Amino acid sequence: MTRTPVSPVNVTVTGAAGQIGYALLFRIASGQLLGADVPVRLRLLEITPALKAAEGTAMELDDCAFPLLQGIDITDDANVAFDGTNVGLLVGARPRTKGMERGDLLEANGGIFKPQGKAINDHAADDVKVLVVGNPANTNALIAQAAAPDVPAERFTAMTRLDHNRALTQLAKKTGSTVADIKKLTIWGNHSATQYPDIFHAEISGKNAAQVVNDEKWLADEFIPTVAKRGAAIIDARGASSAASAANAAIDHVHTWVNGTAEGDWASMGIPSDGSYGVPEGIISSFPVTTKDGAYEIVQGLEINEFSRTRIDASVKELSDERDAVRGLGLI
Ligand SMILES: NC(=O)c1ccc[n+]([C@@H]2O[C@H](COP(=O)([O-])OP(=O)(O)OC[C@H]3O[C@@H](n4cnc5c(N)ncnc54)[C@H](O)[C@@H]3O)[C@@H](O)[C@H]2O)c1
Ligand SMILES: O=C(O)C[C@H](O)C(=O)O
Repeated sequence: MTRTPVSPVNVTVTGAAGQIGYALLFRIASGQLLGADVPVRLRLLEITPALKAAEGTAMELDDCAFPLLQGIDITDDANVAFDGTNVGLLVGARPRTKGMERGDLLEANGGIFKPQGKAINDHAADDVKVLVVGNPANTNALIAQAAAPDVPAERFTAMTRLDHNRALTQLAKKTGSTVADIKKLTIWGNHSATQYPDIFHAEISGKNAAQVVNDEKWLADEFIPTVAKRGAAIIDARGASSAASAANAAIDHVHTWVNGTAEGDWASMGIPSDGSYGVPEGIISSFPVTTKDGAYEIVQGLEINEFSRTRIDASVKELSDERDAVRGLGLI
């Protein structure tokens, strides 16, 4: 039997020569992002001085002889990188350096994400899906989305899946369960130290996780800070920010978005708020979502207790402040 050739999916990765890029590209090319039967074409976007390093990574990708990899383009031009893109992974960002104020950081990233949003608007495929990984991820996603008025806003998402995965493991360790036993955990808010990992609706082997834990002090003083400050703890231990786990979370995020959540479970994604759960419309905040046929929906009807409300509101306030700051800078 002859199989009908499937046309390749164009996947653009920005910051391709960076740490996360190195941990991500091989997994995309091997089929872990979209599926073992989906051919991909990679577009690597880098700044001019890093093009040579990106070429080195591309040589290694060639040397893996991945059957699904149908081509690699390397460029420093966002208009070329996003031409016909179906999936955009926006990883490259301006890191915060010594003496830099938050406003400076937002402005520097605006200089990256605004033109990339415009390039997506002008050149990407109609079905484009965008995941922003580069920090501050939620507000960078907002900047890119605002620069792409012709693309449906919901196609711009920010990564909180790493936080979700971190929370799964911390909860599994505390309760002597495995991550596979845990369902319906939620990260709310910003990918920052204000994020709120919520176990009140989570289930461990079908039992309510908060009841299994039954220890609000652990929740407030250990679980939440451990998850929320894990990024800083990794930087402290490794001398560099998380890379393999971040790449893994990016793979999980897009795989879930494209292929659907399992029955009886949900995932956490940073998405433009529709006003659900009192989160102001338009900011890109993390919610519990189910996905099906390439689209996501916010899980509705969850009862939010006082403990959760205070924490969700604090993280959402930070996001509203970031939105106001980038608005003030004329970035959205
Ligand atoms: N959302 C999350 O959960 C999460 C987790 C870990 C890291 N991050 C963030 O991901 C980002 C990347 O991390 P990394 O460890 O790969 O950093 P890195 O410094 O190793 O790599 C970043 C790459 O981006 C490139 N770059 C910079 N500006 C660019 C532009 N305008 N266009 C294209 N490429 C550009 C740089 O040349 C560099 O190669 C950082 O902002 C980091 O804070 C987010
Ligand atoms: O790069 C960082 O600042 C940390 C990163 O966002 C992480 O959560 O590991």
